[in-house]
Amino acid sequence: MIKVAIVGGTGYTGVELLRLLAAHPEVELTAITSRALAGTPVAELFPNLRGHCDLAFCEPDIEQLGRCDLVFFATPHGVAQAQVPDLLRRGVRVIDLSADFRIKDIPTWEQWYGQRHAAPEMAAEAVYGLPEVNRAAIAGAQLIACPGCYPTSIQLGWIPLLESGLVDPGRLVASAASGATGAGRQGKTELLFAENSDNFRAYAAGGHRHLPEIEQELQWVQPAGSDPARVTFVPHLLPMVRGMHATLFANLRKEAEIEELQRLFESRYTGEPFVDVLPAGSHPQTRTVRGTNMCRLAVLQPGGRDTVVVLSVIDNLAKGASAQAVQNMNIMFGLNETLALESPALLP
Ligand SMILES: NC(=O)C1=CN([C@@H]2O[C@H](COP(=O)(O)OP(=O)(O)OC[C@H]3O[C@@H](n4cnc5c(N)ncnc54)[C@H](OP(=O)(O)O)[C@@H]3O)[C@@H](O)[C@H]2O)C=CC1
Ligand SMILES: CC(=O)N[C@@H](CCC(=O)OP(=O)(O)O)C(=O)O
Repeated sequence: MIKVAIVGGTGYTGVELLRLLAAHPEVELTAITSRALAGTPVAELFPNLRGHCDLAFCEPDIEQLGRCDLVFFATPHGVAQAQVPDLLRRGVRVIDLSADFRIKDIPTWEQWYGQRHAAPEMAAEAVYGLPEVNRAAIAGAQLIACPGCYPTSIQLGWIPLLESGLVDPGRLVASAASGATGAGRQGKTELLFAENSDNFRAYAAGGHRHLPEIEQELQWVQPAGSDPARVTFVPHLLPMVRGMHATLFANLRKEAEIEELQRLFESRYTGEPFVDVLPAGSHPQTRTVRGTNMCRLAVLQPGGRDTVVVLSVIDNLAKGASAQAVQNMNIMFGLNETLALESPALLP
């Protein structure tokens, strides 16, 4: 059994991790931390876990964490970077759901996250946990930087087009929308039911911190010598709990038929357990991936043969965070990659 701890067990990604790990046949949960609720039974805060988790929240304690095989950080940006070096020295492997180790260029990270980085040397060591690109490196990694939710949905939609060099990388446009759990389990006026329900709006259109992550990772998959991927990204807040929908626009370098583009996507993702390429022209729905690690994609050509639109849906808390973290864990520990992630979405 893999001895696992979660730092930050009271947030939305924390409780989603708990739901998945409590049902994982190879995992023994040993510690779930919360400074505010230390001593409170986990099932008291999250009654869906009654009968599945009999631990109480505890204070983060480096000695206790250091006795685990794996620690997940489901904490705000800036927390993991202060503790990860010590854990790695103790031989503990770490999967960080925050953005602390995603950006390789530290000045860029500090500019977008507005704080000094406490462990810049670790960012170079961390493996970006997108299995569809980095599976082999993930298997041997000590430290995983789990991708953000928008970056996951956007990268999976554009990777086949950028790898093959078919699109103009300098003029990519992403319009994406997230359920309100994407903002975490915290009291913010704009997340109140009365503000967010029956409403739809963009936010951070002047610059969202996921932009440098998206561009960095897209540039990795481009053929050598390409102009770097440049993205216009506008996020939106959806009046729903979970789910993310990205509409991705690109211009083709030369005209192509939709059948050719469809074949490209199908062949790129053949064998990928968590990417489902729908028939060309489909309209993927967020509810078909709710609570699952699946990304469903569709390729369309509404603007003529020199353009392409990709629609990409994920669950922001699942493939966008906690389920993708479990997928990474399965790969790191040599388990079946789909273990504890097989259930289909709940419909209706
Ligand atoms: N929500 C989403 O859809 C996604 C979130 N993420 C990222 O995952 C991380 C967690 O997100 P989310 O679950 O939404 O966050 P929340 O804000 O809902 O929860 C944060 C958790 O971290 C704990 N925590 C806060 N500060 C510290 C600290 N200094 N030391 C130890 N524990 C701390 C809190 O417990 P306590 O204060 O009691 O210790 C709480 O359990 C964030 O970095 C977020 O950006 C990534 C992808 C998607
Ligand atoms: C709806 C909403 O507010 N979403 C969050 C994204 C959450 C997320 O993915 O967090 P990371 O920064 O760890 O990737 C936002 O836009 O800030």
